[in-house]
Amino acid sequence: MRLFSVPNNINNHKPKNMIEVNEPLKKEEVSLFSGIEEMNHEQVVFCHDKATGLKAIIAIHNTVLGPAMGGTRMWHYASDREALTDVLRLSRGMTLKNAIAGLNIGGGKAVLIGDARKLKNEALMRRFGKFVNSLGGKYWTAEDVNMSTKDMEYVRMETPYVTGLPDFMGGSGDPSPVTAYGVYMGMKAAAKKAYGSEKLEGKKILVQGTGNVGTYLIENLVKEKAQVMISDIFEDKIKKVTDRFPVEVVSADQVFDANFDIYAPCALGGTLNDNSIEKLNCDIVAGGANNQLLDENIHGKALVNKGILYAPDFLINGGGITNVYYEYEGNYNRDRVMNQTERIYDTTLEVFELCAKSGATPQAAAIQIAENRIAAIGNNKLPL
Ligand SMILES: NC(=O)c1ccc[n+]([C@@H]2O[C@H](COP(=O)([O-])OP(=O)(O)OC[C@H]3O[C@@H](n4cnc5c(N)ncnc54)[C@H](O)[C@@H]3O)[C@@H](O)[C@H]2O)c1
Repeated sequence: MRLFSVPNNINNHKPKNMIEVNEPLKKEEVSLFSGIEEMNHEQVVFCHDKATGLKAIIAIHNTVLGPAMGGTRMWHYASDREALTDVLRLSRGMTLKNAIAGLNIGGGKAVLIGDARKLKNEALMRRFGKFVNSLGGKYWTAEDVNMSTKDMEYVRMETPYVTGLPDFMGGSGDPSPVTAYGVYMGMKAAAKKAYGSEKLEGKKILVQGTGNVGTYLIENLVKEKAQVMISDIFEDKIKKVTDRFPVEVVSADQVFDANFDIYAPCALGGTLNDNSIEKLNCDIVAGGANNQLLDENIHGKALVNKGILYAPDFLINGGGITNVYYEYEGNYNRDRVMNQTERIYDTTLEVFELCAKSGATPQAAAIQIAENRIAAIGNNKLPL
């Protein structure tokens, strides 16, 4: 699938007078639906509240397996269009992630537009919670970038359709340690395939993004005596890690000039693109970030051509959604969650096996497994 790309001229459209209302739609207007049609979304909701400054988009991609579930991200997007593209790509990723993880939920995601450090507060999160509530359980939320369990507490004040709540509220807590554990398992599987051993001791591993997932991943890697390199755009985030772990710091704009064995993207998506892949000099890519491949076909193949083994993001970062899924089901059990997350190791090896047999890229092979499950379960529904 070619992923929806953002037109540069989206702001050029000038309002016209009434006589032109019945004219065919202008290119810019048609393109509003192009990503939705291309990725086959069910529903996209734009949310606005002047008092709190809330601007949010909730995207429900697919509910064949169950209600759409996926976290909320807050980011200072360069444009509303960029936010739309992000939420469309992220929600489709959730459909694939939830399907390959064997969960009975569909895919959705929400983005809040704005600088979390300046705009995020109780009123904004509660207003967002009201919008989630208005969907009547078709979309369930949780944490993603720039969200904490405290934020989910605020959302819970307005709606029951939220997970990733703190322990004291009967929730499963922050999902990111479980996400990081799954990424660690996927990375070990990739090491097994690339080096013949799952051991990461002595491997140079660059973790890009030292937020929640990145930091827990670093903890696992340091424990195994890997040589960890880190990068982030915020000094305070870097300091939190250097205060705790023996790591080498690489500046954010030097990541692809550095030398390492394994690249672990744990920030935002799209870091695997024409420019970065040309420079990238490593054996494995395995990280927690969603939508690492800017274009899943072109860049999935480009990695294969460079001899770099890619562990598909939506497969190996499924630990966190598994964690909140059991909270949603109402029978949360940490051991069960960790056991299920550990199985990411086996599934990742299965994906590599499939690639060896079919010649597909890891991304394409993982998508095939996820889509086969959705099709099989979708066809299995009994008529009323
Ligand atoms: N939290 C989860 O359980 C979970 C689950 C699945 C996937 N993910 C994905 O993992 C990634 C990280 O999520 P998180 O919860 O750790 O978010 P977070 O907000 O805690 O951390 C993200 C970090 O990335 C840094 N960053 C942003 N742009 C950067 C850049 N260009 N270079 C270096 N660092 C940069 C930020 O400063 C921040 O420290 C996201 O893509 C998210 O969608 C998270």
